[in-house]
Amino acid sequence: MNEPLLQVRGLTVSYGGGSVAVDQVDLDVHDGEVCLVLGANGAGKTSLLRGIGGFAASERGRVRSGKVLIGGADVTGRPPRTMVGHGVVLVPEENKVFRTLTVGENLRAAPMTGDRGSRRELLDEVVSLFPFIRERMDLPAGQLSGGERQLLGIARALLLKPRLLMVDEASLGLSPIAVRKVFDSLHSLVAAKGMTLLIVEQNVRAARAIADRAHVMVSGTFALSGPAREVLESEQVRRTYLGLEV
Ligand SMILES: Nc1ncnc2c1ncn2[C@@H]1O[C@H](COP(=O)(O)OP(=O)(O)OP(=O)(O)O)[C@@H](O)[C@H]1O
Repeated sequence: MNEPLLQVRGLTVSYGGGSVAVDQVDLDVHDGEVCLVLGANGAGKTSLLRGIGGFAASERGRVRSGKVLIGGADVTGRPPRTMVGHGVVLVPEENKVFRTLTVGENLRAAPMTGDRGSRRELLDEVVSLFPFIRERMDLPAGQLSGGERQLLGIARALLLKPRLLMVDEASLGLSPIAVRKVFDSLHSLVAAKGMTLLIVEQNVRAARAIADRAHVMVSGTFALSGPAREVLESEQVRRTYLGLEV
């Protein structure tokens, strides 16, 4: 098998007082794969994405040890701007969009590269993926539904041309129908663009439709890893996340 697009080795992320949120995690994500990380509140999922994407410092945290490689290049601890240059883009759990700006302004505020023509072309391509955007260009993003805001956040991220798109809790606070819409869109992105996704998600039912590999995080480490179908059918996941008797 080819070298993974993302290789994480022994990654440890800690915050101010020394508390360790991510404890020596190893993770490989291959090109075109959808990798799911699930776990209870406080397990360290967001901190893992922050540690990979260069956002630990902005939360008064730090990558204490370990390595992050993208396409074989060591990018450990690099700031978000550099990570975007390497094709790593994070759609955060909250504040995905600017609520007081219009939908169009949100998209134009994305730090896109390239000349005017290529930026226009990319914007058209992204808008065509999410048809509701075209109809709502002049509406403040705060007036979109929760699901549409999630999709706008994902659309903004696509303008940065990610090789690896990391999405933190896409389903947070959404109704079941909105969750389905968001995950259908992610599914289409994977199919149409061969996108590589690393998603943190508590909604196991939604995520299992698109995940190839899954990791269950407990107290900063991966307690269970493997093909998504096996992990999501495991006793631990069925009992803890789906409330099913096994
Ligand atoms: N900015 C921060 N400063 C200090 N500690 C933090 C910070 N962010 C997270 N932590 C701590 O790190 C640990 C892991 O938190 P993290 O947000 O990564 O977990 P999570 O699995 O994403 O949780 P959730 O599902 O609730 O979002 C927790 O103990 C949390 O209190």
